[in-house]
Amino acid sequence: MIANRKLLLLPGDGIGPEVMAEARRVIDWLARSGRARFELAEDLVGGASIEATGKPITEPVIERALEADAVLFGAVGGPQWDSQPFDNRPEIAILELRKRLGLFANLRPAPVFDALIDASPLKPEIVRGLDIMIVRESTGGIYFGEPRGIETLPDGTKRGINTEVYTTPEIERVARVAFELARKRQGRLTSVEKANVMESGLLWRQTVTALGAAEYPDVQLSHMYADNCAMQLAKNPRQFDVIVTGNLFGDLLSDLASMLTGSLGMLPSATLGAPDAAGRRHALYEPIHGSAPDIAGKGLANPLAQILSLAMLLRYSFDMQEDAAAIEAAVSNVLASGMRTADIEQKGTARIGTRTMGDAVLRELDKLGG
Ligand SMILES: NC(=O)C1=CN([C@@H]2O[C@H](COP(=O)(O)OP(=O)(O)OC[C@H]3O[C@@H](n4cnc5c(N)ncnc54)[C@H](O)[C@@H]3O)[C@@H](O)[C@H]2O)C=CC1
Ligand SMILES: CC(C)CC(=O)C(=O)O
Ligand SMILES: [Mg+2]
Repeated sequence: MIANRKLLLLPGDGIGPEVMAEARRVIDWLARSGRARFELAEDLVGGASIEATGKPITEPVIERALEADAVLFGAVGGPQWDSQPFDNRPEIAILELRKRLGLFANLRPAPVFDALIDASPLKPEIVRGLDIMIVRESTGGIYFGEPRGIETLPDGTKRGINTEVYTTPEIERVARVAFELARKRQGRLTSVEKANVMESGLLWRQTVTALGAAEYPDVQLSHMYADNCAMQLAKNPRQFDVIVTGNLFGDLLSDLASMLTGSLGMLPSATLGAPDAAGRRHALYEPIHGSAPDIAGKGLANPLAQILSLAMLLRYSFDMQEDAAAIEAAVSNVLASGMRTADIEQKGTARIGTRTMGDAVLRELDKLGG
């Protein structure tokens, strides 16, 4: 049994604490059933941290994240903080964590659960068995590039500036993660950018092509412009196995891919750094959705993306494959039994809230061997 590993929980804002509470119950189940006993700590990030400290994330919290064996993150942001100075918005917390922990590879799997085939807007024969993995670069690109800012020109006109920058090492390291994943899956990798109109995209394409030829000739590599990829995901998602792309396009394409699975409330993610000499690497796990202010405080949020993020944490940070599989199986069984939060509801199925969905997952886990 895994013991004494440090796990930092950062629930954040809006539905973040609501869905984290359900993941926390699964963590308690892991301890109760003798599978893993974590040294747990919880801290404030995002708007919650702004209220308490004036900052979206403080240095001690970053230190704790650096010391942790893994971080489970909820979501940050909300309209009450939209008028914050830009560099003090809640969203800075997640960008800062990714940057400071060196979490450059954001793995966003989009598997379709059989029971949710009807929740997808696409035809059943298109989504059945679908399992796409999007690898999104997450410490570079336009979210981090310089120069940035809003400046006022001499004539009073204002100019908003963001810059997309990628270097070859940044592209190579994330592409390597994607090639390795493709090798273990169906052996196909689609690299996505806008090489037709962006130099950073052209360099991305050249770098991925060279890496593929030199080190991964066994992986079938193709390239696609990001606008076409959005369309192809909606039209014919079965053509994709692993997609590797930059920060902005990965953000957009993964929200789009979530709808193939039925809901944004279903998709987990793992954001990984490079292993050090001892094989230890920083890692953060979070649902791909945000703080959902429109449903926050109502007990309606789907907690499954957060619970599946915990499963990814067990899989990638602690090599607890069986326990991760048990959580995924519990989720699958709950969905098969017809339990539905509002976001994945289909006609004639029961609509339940966050806590009831958490209860159902725990019941299934107990059945699977608590
Ligand atoms: N990693 C993070 O912390 C992220 C934070 N955000 C922030 O979250 C705030 C809200 O952003 P939005 O654009 O509204 O995106 P969002 O992802 O929070 O919500 C988009 C839509 O999906 C629904 N939704 C999201 N998660 C759900 C769940 N678990 N169950 C059921 N329905 C769910 C929401 O109700 C909403 O209608 C903003 O401040 C934004 O910056 C957005 C994305 C990621
Ligand atoms: C900084 C986040 C709010 C960006 C985002 O939407 C994401 O990482 O999915
Ligand atoms: Mg996003």
